[in-house]
Amino acid sequence: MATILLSLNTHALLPLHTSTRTTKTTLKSLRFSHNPPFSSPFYCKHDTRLHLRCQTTTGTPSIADFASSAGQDRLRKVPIKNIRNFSIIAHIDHGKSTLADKLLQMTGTVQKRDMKEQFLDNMDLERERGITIKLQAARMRYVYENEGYCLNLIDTPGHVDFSYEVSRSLAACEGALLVVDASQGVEAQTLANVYLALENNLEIILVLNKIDLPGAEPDRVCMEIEEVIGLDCSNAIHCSAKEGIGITEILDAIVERVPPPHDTAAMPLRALIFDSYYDPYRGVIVYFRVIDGTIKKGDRIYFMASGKDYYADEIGVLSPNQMQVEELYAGEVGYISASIRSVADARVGDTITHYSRKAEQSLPGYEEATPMVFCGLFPVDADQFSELRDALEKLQLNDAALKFEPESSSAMGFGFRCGFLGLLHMEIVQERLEREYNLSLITTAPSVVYRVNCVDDDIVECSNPSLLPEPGKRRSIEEPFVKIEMLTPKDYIGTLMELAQERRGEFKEMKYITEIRASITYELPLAEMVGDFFDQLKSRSKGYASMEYTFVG
Ligand SMILES: Nc1nc2c(ncn2[C@@H]2O[C@H](COP(=O)(O)OP(=O)(O)OP(=O)(O)O)[C@@H](O)[C@H]2O)c(=O)[nH]1
Repeated sequence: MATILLSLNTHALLPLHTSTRTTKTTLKSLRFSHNPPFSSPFYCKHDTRLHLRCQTTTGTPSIADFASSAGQDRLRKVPIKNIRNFSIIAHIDHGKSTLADKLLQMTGTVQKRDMKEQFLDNMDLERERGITIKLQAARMRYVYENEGYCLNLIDTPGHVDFSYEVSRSLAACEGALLVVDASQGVEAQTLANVYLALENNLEIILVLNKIDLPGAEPDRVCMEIEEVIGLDCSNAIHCSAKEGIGITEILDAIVERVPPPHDTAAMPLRALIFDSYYDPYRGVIVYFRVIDGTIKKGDRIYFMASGKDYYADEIGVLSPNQMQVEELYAGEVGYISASIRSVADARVGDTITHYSRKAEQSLPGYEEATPMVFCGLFPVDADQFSELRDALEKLQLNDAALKFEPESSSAMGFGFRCGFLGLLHMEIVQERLEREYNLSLITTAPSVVYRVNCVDDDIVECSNPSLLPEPGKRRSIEEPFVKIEMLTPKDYIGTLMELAQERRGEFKEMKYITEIRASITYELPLAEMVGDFFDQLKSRSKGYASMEYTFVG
């Protein structure tokens, strides 16, 4: 048995073309597991170079072995100039999760074997719908030109209902990978996410994914991106997340092009919360990025928006399992557990500071969640009313955006009127109630909040028609509007304009983004959107159109 000593530059050794079965990921699912950190008996560290002592019984060690050993070094501190915080933004199904999987595998952060285990365990709902609902984070170790780098991937949900979370997670980064499907091109959410990234001054690295598909047209898609977004595509990376093509180029580009965070460790602590969830045993677990200062285990911390204070029982990094550390510095990303009782105390966008040395100003961008869509939820079996209330209370611990109040109806008995961020949020809550809490529910048609201006100058916000003030007392009623942008092949322009017009839409703008694709903008009442608008858009365009909406008020 021979023992050899190797100096490893991971990036030089990783394969350019690895074919593996792609698991729909688990960056998102991994949060729920708390496996102990990996340990490797054959592994020692020196400076920022990695040295592997490999015991070879059957010949040379495999490339996967090298990658995974490098990944195990990820708890090591690196100087701030070697930290990169980045995010992946993409339209739904363009391959964000598959790419995240590959980055984790290639950097040895998660082994293929572990990925499959996690894959089997978790979050049915996300996998069935193929969407990312909650965002996650993962710390990776990457060795580039003999220096160790710490790459923090902050994953974002792709759907507009969660665009506030997307914007907060982007605020925690310096760069973003913009993943565009090379066979489909720019879609509505690509645009919306790019604008959010540009607002946050992020360095954008363009990744043209799925180049393995026969229908891939990277050159045409590049032209489209240059025309529509105005991004320079000369250094776009061609990639197939599924086949493992272009992954090392992406990792190199992150190191070369994403700027490191500023060194502000000496300032009073300010950390931005970009996600939080409720753990029944440990209370709320908060994911944050330290913007200024440092945070240590045992510190008394203060949440600037909610005004609550707690002791940090445990701090650590996400890699992507939780791994405890003693201290985190400006530029780093991690989690805190502080026996916090409700997610509402530590909401996404809030700023964490020290109780005894408070920062003067909180970080910008905090918003209270305002529900936009409402519906009534009633148990089929009236005896399940209290179970429904318990279930809603439990879900609310984990989801501060969910609002509910008791309601009764002569036809359906006792239930709750619930408020959601949008339609997808509503469907997710309904499904979770039915699956996780075994409830059979009757759901009323979704509605929106109307603002009633009364003759006595009172303003009443009303989501329930039965609470509308009497006609004599009302001066006017206002309803919420959304701006929708539809991207469609030109053959369907007519039918989609008809659809928007039927739904009281007001035409705003139409432009051709390429010769064959156009973008159409309308403003229409949210009440018209909450029905089957999206289904109609898909069926009338044979599935080719995509859309994005923003609230205009
Ligand atoms: N042929 C091919 N298929 C890919 C590639 N990357 C992803 N896919 C497939 O595209 C589909 C969508 O990929 P996902 O990674 O789930 O997409 P996503 O962007 O994460 O979707 P959301 O979670 O909804 O945001 C899956 O069926 C993948 O297997 C690729 O490079 N080539």
